[in-house]
Amino acid sequence: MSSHGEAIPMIARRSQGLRGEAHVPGDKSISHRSLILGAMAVGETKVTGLLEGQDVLDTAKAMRAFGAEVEKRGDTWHVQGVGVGGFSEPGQVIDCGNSGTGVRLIMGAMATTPIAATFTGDASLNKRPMARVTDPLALFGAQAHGRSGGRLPMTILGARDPLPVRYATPVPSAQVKSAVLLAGLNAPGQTVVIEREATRDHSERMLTGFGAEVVTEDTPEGRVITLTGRPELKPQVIVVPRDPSSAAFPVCAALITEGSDVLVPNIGLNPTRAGLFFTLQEMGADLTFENPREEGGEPVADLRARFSPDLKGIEVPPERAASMIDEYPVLSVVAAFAEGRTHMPGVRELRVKESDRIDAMARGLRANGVEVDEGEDWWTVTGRGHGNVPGGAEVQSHLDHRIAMSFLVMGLGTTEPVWVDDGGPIATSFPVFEPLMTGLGADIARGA
Ligand SMILES: O=C(O)C1=C[C@@H](OP(=O)(O)O)[C@@H](O)[C@H](O)C1
Ligand SMILES: C=C(OP(=O)(O)O)C(=O)O
Repeated sequence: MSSHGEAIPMIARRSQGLRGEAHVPGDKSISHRSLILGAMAVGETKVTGLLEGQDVLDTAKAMRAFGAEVEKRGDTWHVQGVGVGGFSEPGQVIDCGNSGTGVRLIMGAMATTPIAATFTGDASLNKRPMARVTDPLALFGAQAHGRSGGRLPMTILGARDPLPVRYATPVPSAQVKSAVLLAGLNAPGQTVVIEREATRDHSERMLTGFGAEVVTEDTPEGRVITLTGRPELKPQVIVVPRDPSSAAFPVCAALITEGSDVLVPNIGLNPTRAGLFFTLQEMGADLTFENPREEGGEPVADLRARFSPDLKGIEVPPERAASMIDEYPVLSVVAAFAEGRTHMPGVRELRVKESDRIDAMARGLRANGVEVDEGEDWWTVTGRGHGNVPGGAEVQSHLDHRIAMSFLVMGLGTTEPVWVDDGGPIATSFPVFEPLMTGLGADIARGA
């Protein structure tokens, strides 16, 4: 079942010659942050290119519940912010749907204001760990009361007299880092986050853009980020770049589909997000970055991906994991079409996403004739080479958009079709996936 209705069974059949331009939607991480920081600024922030996926729409709804005005007029989203510390207590439960980013960042943003808020989500989100966020929020003085194991539904009581915090994140997570920085906004003095491995840095960049003082230093203990609390955030005009994590699907589809040549324009290539594309190039993908430039403080280029019949399995460096964490499911599909083994170590975090992504992909790949070995924090896909991947099985998407889209990409290159039990979750991050892919020539359809 989808989070918001009946299951949508889908099928992908072997396709040839994907061609054209793929205009993927706005970046999900930057979209959430535009709404949250806009709600914490004084005055009106204007956002174009916002991702209108369900995850982000749920964050927009949550910001309204905390007192900000959020509305779309024409192509522009207008956010009338209430200032740092200005959130009011919501009169309803905050339902973040399927979104880990939404719930964790909003918990951080409200945790240093003396209000209470109760958070919930769908069956996937309510299984995901929240202690990773509520532990550091407790150091500010916030209290969390949730289900056992630190699960949603959960009520957060914001700190009345917040203290600034110095916190080393125990897991590589931009959501944890961002929750601490957002909480630090309404604490006096300096809040410091230390991360051993650098994760996506959109919060740091955007906080600076909104006028907060954020200093990042790379030290032997890791990346140290220092935020000075109690700034007045200035409203911004934001043009959201297109999402590299969504671009991954048409790019990977082109690589494994004979005769393809696809251009994916205007993709954000922040180095903390672009790991997949370098990995694909190392595998021998015909993938080029055209017209590289900078837009809104983020590096951007047009990606051109062409059918690549001679892909090779590789060792993916574990230190690259954070910069491509959401792309491992679709990378494992490309690995199935490569010659040799692709080993992916250092990816324990994949087990606590919308689904256990190693388990979900391993089951579906095996059912479709591909050998997969796995341990707690690694997995290996033994590629069969182009033209030799059987397919022919139905897979479960487990309320996980990236699992659904990855297997629909797989079916474009397999001998037999691949069926997905529920494509409904795709709408959380990539609502136009189906028309965009069919517009390129992919044989993807609804129905069992
Ligand atoms: O901060 C963000 O916007 C995100 C961080 C990542 O999660 P983690 O912080 O849990 O790694 C990523 O998987 C998610 O899609 C978006
Ligand atoms: C992990 C993801 O999202 P979130 O954590 O926001 O649910 C994702 O989009 O792949």
